Amino acid sequence: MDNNIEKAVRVLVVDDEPVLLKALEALLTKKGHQVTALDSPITATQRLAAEDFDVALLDVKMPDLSGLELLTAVKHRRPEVEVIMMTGHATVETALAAVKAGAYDYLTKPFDDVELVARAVAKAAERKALFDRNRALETALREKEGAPPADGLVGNSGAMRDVTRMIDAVAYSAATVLVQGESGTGKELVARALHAKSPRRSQPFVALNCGALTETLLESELFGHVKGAFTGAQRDQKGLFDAADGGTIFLDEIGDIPPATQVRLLRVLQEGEVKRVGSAESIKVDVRVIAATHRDLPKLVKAGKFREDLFYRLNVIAIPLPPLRERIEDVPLLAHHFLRRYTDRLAKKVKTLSPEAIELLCGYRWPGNVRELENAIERAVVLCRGESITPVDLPPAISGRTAPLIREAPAPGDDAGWLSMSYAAAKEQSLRRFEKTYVEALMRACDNNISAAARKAGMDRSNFKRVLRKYRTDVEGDAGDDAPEAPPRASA
Ligand SMILES: Nc1ncnc2c1ncn2[C@@H]1O[C@H](COP(=O)(O)OP(=O)(O)OP(=O)(O)O)[C@@H](O)[C@H]1O
Repeated sequence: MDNNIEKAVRVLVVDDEPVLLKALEALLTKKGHQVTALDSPITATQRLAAEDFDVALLDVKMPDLSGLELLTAVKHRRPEVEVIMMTGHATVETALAAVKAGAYDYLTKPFDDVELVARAVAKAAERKALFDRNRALETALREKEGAPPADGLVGNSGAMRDVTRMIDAVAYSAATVLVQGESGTGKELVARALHAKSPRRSQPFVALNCGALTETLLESELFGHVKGAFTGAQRDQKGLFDAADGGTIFLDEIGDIPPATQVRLLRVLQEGEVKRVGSAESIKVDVRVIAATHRDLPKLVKAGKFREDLFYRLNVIAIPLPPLRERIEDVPLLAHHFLRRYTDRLAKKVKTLSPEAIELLCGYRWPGNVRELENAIERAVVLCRGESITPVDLPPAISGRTAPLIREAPAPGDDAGWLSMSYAAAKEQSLRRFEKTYVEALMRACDNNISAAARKAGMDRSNFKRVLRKYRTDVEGDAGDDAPEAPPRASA
């Protein structure tokens, strides 16, 4: 970060009075700020989706969307933006409502002295700069220490950076979040990160796998029950919504909840109240709901298996988590992260992963996603006898001893096939296809004589063998003649 370069403060001004809007734009531009002046709150929400701002100056009374509604939208999308409300009808109620909804300050119109506005913007900008500086320092410190990010989410792919950005942007709001991704992609980790970065972090985080329980048990777990509500209910019991009061509840496998429970959950989301099973009494709760599923909820809605109204209530903010095969560039980072975790935990002296092992990990399809990678590294750390994890320490499915590696690269004209992959995955697969075709052709031309093929390729014999081993299982691991590979070491 270069502290000598002062960035212009990005100010968003929204007011439907054209004269005042122009005047504020001129004043703030003169102060050196980068000003976006808009007369429509709807346009403002669209701009907020695409652009970063430091300070927003919003009129309270506007057509289409009130300033307070716009304030909520700003905080929802970009909680770090400092908001100043401008009100022509300064009542304590409006001011209080604005501050409660997250405004930093409010000003009363008409302004006797416009410099007052400039000073308020400068103060808000200072606060925002402090926030930015703290965040940058935290990140720099973590990077220097080589530690994973505070939220525990490892990954530097574009997809994971989008996820982290999204978490940062929405953690502060209490809006419901739906995390969608295959099993093992890290949905629970995202939910925990959202909680850890939210103002609720000191309150409980409660998780429940909704797919694992029968309807009666699920309802009783979620909402609690009173004595006699069903057979076996021998006393009153609080539910998880009660237990999570003030905090966050994480509902995993939300697509699996039965229709009756969907109705009850919808009521909790709409009214912020729970009724224990068997009781007519409503209990107020303040709980942020994060739901997750590996299923296609819109499809379930279409099939009439999931309530549309509940889907919209849950899907206020959607965080899609791509499968690991679509962010292969995260594999080495994750592998090293788990290597550190398990060498510490298992007190082993394994220091690193060999380039061959990394290559195999990057070529695998990871149907079980990050969880499968974590298990593979744990197993490899247990099996490893030296300081470096090599292909023999990896499960056969990954080392290629029993199963094919990642799917073939799509054919040249297969646009849909190419576009289903990230740039890194597409590049990786094209390279593999090229390597495979090349070494196979070379081996055919050289009657399977590795030394001759290596010479023809202009490669060192052991390097050539390293490449060849990726595509042939009959090539031995060490220097020697061209005899077939010795049987693999026994694996756990
Ligand atoms: N980006 C990541 N960085 C570090 N660890 C990760 C990451 N993603 C997942 N993990 C780890 O992988 C394992 C599986 O993650 P998690 O339980 O969050 O997945 P999930 O999507 O909720 O799975 P399921 O749908 O099967 O419940 C956990 O041990 C988690 O810590």
